[in-house]
This record gives sequence, C-alpha cells and structure tokens, in this order.
Amino acid sequence: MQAAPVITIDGPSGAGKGTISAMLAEKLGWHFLDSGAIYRVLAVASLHHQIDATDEMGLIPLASSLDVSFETQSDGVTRIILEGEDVTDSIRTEEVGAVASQVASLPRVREALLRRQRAFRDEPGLVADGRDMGTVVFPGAQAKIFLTASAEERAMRRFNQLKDKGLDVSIERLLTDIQARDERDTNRSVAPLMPAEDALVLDSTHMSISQVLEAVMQYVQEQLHNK
Ligand SMILES: Nc1ncnc2c1ncn2[C@@H]1O[C@H](COP(=O)(O)OP(=O)(O)O)[C@@H](O)[C@H]1O
Ligand SMILES: Nc1ccn([C@@H]2O[C@H](COP(=O)(O)OP(=O)(O)O)[C@@H](O)[C@H]2O)c(=O)n1
Repeated sequence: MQAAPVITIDGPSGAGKGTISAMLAEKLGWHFLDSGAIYRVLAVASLHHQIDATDEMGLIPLASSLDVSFETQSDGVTRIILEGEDVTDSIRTEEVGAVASQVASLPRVREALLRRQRAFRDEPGLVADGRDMGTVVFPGAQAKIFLTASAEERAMRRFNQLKDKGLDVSIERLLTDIQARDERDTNRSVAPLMPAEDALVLDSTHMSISQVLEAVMQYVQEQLHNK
C-alpha cells in the first residue's frame, strides 16, 4: 500500500508557514505537523532539565524519549503537553525560538526526532511545516513549497502578532533575533534551511494571506493531479 500523501511548507521564521499550513490542512481535511513546535518543546525540556543547548550527548536521550503530546480539543485547538504541563503558549516566545534553533543545529538531536515527525504521516494526508520537511523528513512529498519574505516584513508580522497578544516588544530587537535565527538555520551543517530542488519558491513579502493561500492551493492541486 502507498504511504499517505504529504505537502511540505518550509521557510524562515515569520514567513507565514504555520498560518498557511493550518489553513491548507483544514481545507483538505488532512493532518498537520508543526515540526518547529517539537524543537521548541525540546528547548523548554532542556531548560527544565538544565541541559545546556550545546550539550549534544545530554540532549540525545531527552530528544529520543521526549514526553510530549499534541491534544486536539473539541473546539479544534491543539494543546501541547510536555511532561504533564500545558506549554502551548509558553513555547512561542522568541527566547524559546532562539534555544530551539540552537538545539536544532545538533545533527544527532535532529536524527533522534526523525521517527517522531514521520509518524505524523497518515491517511488521508499530511501538511508538514518546518525547515527541512521537503529536503530531509519527507523528500518524496507530492508538493513542496518554500515560503519566504524579506526579514523586515517578517519582523513586522511577528511584531503585530505579539502586539495582538498584548506583548510589548521592540521591532528592532525582533529583526535582530530573526536575522540571528536565519543565519544559524541557514548555515548549520545538517538539514540547513533551503528550498528543496523541486520546491515552488514563493516570496510573500507583498502578498496577503489569502493571496498566498490561493497560490499554494493552485500549485498543490496541480501537483496532486499530476502525481
Ligand atoms: N502574507 C501575509 N501577510 C501578512 N501577514 C501574514 C502573512 N502571512 C502570515 N502573516 C502573519 O504573520 C504572523 C507570522 O505568521 P506564522 O504563520 O506564525 O509564520 P511562521 O510559521 O512562518 O513563523 C502571523 O501573525 C500571521 O497572521
Ligand atoms: N523542521 C524544523 C523546524 C524547526 N526547526 C528549528 O526550530 C526553530 C523554531 O521553529 P519554528 O518553526 O517554531 O519557528 P517560527 O518559524 O515559528 O519562528 C527554528 O528556528 C529552527 O531552528 C528546525 O530546525 N527544523
């Protein structure tokens, strides 16, 4: 039997991957993998267990046995539970994002998380959001999208998102953080942030969410039809 189809959406922080992936999964009635959340949860677990974000040997067992569950409630909201604690909101800070990108640069930590990510592939299909979904985790995906936007636009989007949540942040600081994370994610030796050879590269700097969704839907329909 053939494995369930996969659509991958990779790209840098704030490009709109999570927004578009969730909308696409909902439209298609497919499952959704937010792989960045797994790296963020590991980052929080490393802080809980006082394991340094550069300590690869210490992080491998933690990554292999990470006690995390994604629980979708009746209202459709998915809560993320780490070791019995609801970390859905606390993993979303830029500080946790920075530690996530540090632990994510360690090759054997990434390897330890591979099986967990691939287990999300299930009928009728999966939309997977991350950095290496199309290049490493699901190289045979039916449709691959690399969604990007200028760093300034991404910092502005993040700024508005955090402001809506009532958080007080500086746009300059967000831009510096985003650039530092881009740099680390792009230059790491394993599974660096880059488009798969067969990905559609979409620059959303001057596109609205609905324009991006429409372009992605059109591309996905073509790809699913052709394969
Ligand atoms: N094309 C777009 N135009 C304007 N805002 C956008 C666009 N795409 C996403 N956003 C907003 O930008 C913020 C970051 O999007 P998100 O999906 O979390 O990005 P990512 O998952 O790539 O980090 C969200 O508040 C989202 O609503
Ligand atoms: N497939 C993935 C997903 C995330 N990550 C890492 O995890 C960090 C947080 O990912 P995220 O997708 O939650 O970040 P945002 O795009 O939401 O800011 C990234 O900066 C990457 O370093 C990764 O290496 N590979």
